[in-house]
This record gives sequence, structure tokens and C-alpha cells, in this order.
Amino acid sequence: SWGYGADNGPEKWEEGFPIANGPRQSPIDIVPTQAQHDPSLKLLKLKYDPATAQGILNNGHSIQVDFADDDDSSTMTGGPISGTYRLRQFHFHWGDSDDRGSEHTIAGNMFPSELHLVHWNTKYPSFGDAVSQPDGLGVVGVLLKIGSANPRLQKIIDAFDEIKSKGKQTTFSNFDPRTLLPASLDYWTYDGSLTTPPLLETVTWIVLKEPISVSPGQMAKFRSLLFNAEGEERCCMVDNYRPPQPLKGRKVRASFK
Ligand SMILES: CC(=O)NCCCCOc1ccc(NC(=O)Nc2ccc(S(N)(=O)=O)cc2)cc1
Ligand SMILES: [Zn+2]
Repeated sequence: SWGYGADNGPEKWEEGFPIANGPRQSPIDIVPTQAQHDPSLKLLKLKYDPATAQGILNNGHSIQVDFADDDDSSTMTGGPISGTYRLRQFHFHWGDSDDRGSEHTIAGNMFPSELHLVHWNTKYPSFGDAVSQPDGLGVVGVLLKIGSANPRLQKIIDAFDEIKSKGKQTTFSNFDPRTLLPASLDYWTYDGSLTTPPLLETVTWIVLKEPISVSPGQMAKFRSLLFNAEGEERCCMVDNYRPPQPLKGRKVRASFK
């Protein structure tokens, strides 16, 4: 199945998922000077209840922290979206070295990692229903830049030893993803897609302008995770990012001047 290797990576995904060449694919290169400030864009409102954190999983593509989404305890409102979107999970993408790893790029600049907080529109009964609707998902993207060690990431990193290989998961409770966010919630927004198969064009992207920090030592811990399951040939989980896709006429709006 799909992955990030030479034989099953982003250049091959169109074979199984022709939407890979669709009109609203993600990620994209965000060019700040070409983004249009839209004064009608609202403040992004993220309200998360730490008690909704359930577990942390190595799904063979990334590590993912899952949240209980059976009520409105952890939600996103405001911003470019209308209505209420519930937090489902967050996960990361990263590179084999500090010069790459993010999915969105900013004026052609890659960052070493990118955090995605995945939310679904509660006008639909479930995530599974929302995922195939044009206004079904809202993903907040946060860029990570190399700097001092980020203590907010440490609880996630400390769980890695228990979820080293594909399919492994462990409990992960009492965690507020708000602690991962930068001080400013200024953002760029555009209509896009899932950045992994099935690449559905159902995501309103909200990419924060301000990165958060991660240290080289913390990045090394991400790179010690494995794509493979126990007993399979060892393959480090690195370069699990899709490169930027054609804009195809889309406008990127900025919530800030
Ligand atoms: C055409 C086709 O095949 N349709 C049938 C779809 C069936 C189910 O599809 C799906 C679709 C999605 C999921 N789960 C996800 O959480 N995916 C996900 C992927 C990438 C991101 S990112 N990196 O933030 O953009 C966020 C979330 C599970 C099943
Ligand atoms: Zn992602």
C-alpha cells in the first residue's frame, strides 16, 4: 500500500488515487506577499479539553494522538469556518534532516516538521461522514523550526519508546493540544485536501504564521520511530511528507495584515 518510499511514495499515489492531480490538492507553497488580507476572517477559536485525549498510535505513516469526539468538548470555531468542528486527532510530518520535513512551505522554505490538528464539521454525524464532504474537515497546520528544546513536545516524545513500530499504541491522557500552539493564532487559509491517500478534497486548511520550536535532539527522537511493524525489515520513519502541489488558481487568504 501507499507510503513514502521510491516505489509507493507521493509520485506514485496518482495510480491508486487519481484525485492526486485534482484542482484543490495539498500541501502548497504559501507566498506571504501574494496572500490577500481578508478583514472578514474571524479570530480562530480553539477550545480543547485535556480529558478528551485518548491514546497515541504509530499508524505506519506518522504518530497520531487520538481524541474522544463524541461531544463538543474539544472544538474549533471562528477562523474561516462556519459552525463547530470537533478535534479528532493530531499528528506530525518530518524529514530525515533539518532542511526538510514540513508539507506546507513558506515562500519556498521548508521547515523540519509540521503538526496537523484534524477537526471535522459537526453538521455531519461523524468523522467518517465528514471526511468525504467538501466542507467536512478543518486542519490547523503548525510549522516547527529548529531552536531550543520545546518542553510542550516532551510528553509526546516520551511516549515514543512504547510506539516505536507500526501498529503499536499506548494510552495518552490529560493532554491539552493548545499547549503546542504558538502565541499568535494569525493564519493563512485556503481550500485543500488530505495530504495522504485518499487525498480527499475536503479540507479547509488553516496554517499558522508563527512556528513553534523543536530542538535537534527532539527531532532525532522523531527519526528513531519506525515505518515497519515489529519483525519486519527496519525502516526509519522519516521524510513522511508530501511536497507542495499546484495552486491551480486558488487564492490564499491571510487573517492578518
Ligand atoms: C476515494 C476514497 O478512497 N474514498 C473512500 C474514503 C474512505 C475513508 O477514507 C479515510 C479518510 C481519512 C481517514 N483518516 C484520517 O484521519 N485521514 C487523514 C489523512 C491526512 C490528514 S492531513 N495530513 O492532515 O492532511 C488528516 C487526516 C480515514 C479514512
Ligand atoms: Zn498531516
